[in-house]
Amino acid sequence: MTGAAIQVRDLCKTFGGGRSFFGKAKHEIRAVKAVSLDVARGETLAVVGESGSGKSTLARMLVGLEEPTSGSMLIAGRDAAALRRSGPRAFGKTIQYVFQDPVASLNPRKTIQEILETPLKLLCGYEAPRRRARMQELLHAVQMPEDTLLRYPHEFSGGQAQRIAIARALATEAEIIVLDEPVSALDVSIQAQVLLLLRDLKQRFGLSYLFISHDLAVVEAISDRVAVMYFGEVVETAPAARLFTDPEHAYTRQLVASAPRIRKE
Ligand SMILES: Nc1ncnc2c1ncn2[C@@H]1O[C@H](COP(=O)(O)OP(=O)(O)OP(=O)(O)O)[C@@H](O)[C@H]1O
Repeated sequence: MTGAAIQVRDLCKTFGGGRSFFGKAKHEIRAVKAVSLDVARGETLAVVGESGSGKSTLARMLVGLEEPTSGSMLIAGRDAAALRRSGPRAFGKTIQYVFQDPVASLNPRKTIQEILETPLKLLCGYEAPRRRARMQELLHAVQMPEDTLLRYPHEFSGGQAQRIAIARALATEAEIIVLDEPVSALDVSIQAQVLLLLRDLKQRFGLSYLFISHDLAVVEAISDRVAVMYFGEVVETAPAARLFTDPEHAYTRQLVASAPRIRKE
């Protein structure tokens, strides 16, 4: 992969607008307003901001779950829409995602083996012996025992389920991972373990992360750079160390000042 992992330019997403069947104007929500940002290869860019600032909409556009209203997105140097059109394999082997609620993101009727096998079969085209070997590698990477494969999602704690969701995201060897609040549903001690795991995986597999969070303590622990979103706009982007000690934008200052666990010297 050459160039940036993710390059977003003037990205906009508007929900609603237009007129209803009866001619009434529909309320328009500009969820993402001309956002531009880059995630360098091997970098963790955190996107922070309060609820409703447009973080998830940005993440959902990147992974193809939401269509942008305008603007451009390059993923591994390729236009995101063109990459999606070239088929689920090309897209799924380039970018993957991990969402907030690990248990809800794993199909309750499927065993972990079935869950992990799906991308290996459909996106990688692996035959059974190779799938089995790869599933073992994946479980090992996320520090889960082998008997995990025979069990169902509800049998795991939130932290364990998130490890499994991370293993699924790694299955296709995509090097770009979008993580939308991946630890917010977990207890603080479990959060720390999952953040350590994510850092370890990034090093081992040369991953790039776009990491969405509203929690500055989490962001400080994981990110190289931070983009701050406020009402759909990126108001400040800075290296993590600088953002926490010397925030520039008034909103960032307010955010840092209101985060109890952050160094503010
Ligand atoms: N499918 C949708 N239809 C209409 N409005 C939407 C839709 N998705 C998001 N929005 C609106 O877009 C705005 C941004 O929402 P978004 O979920 O991206 O913010 P967020 O920063 O991720 O917040 P949260 O952390 O609460 O998820 C909000 O006003 C939200 O209500």
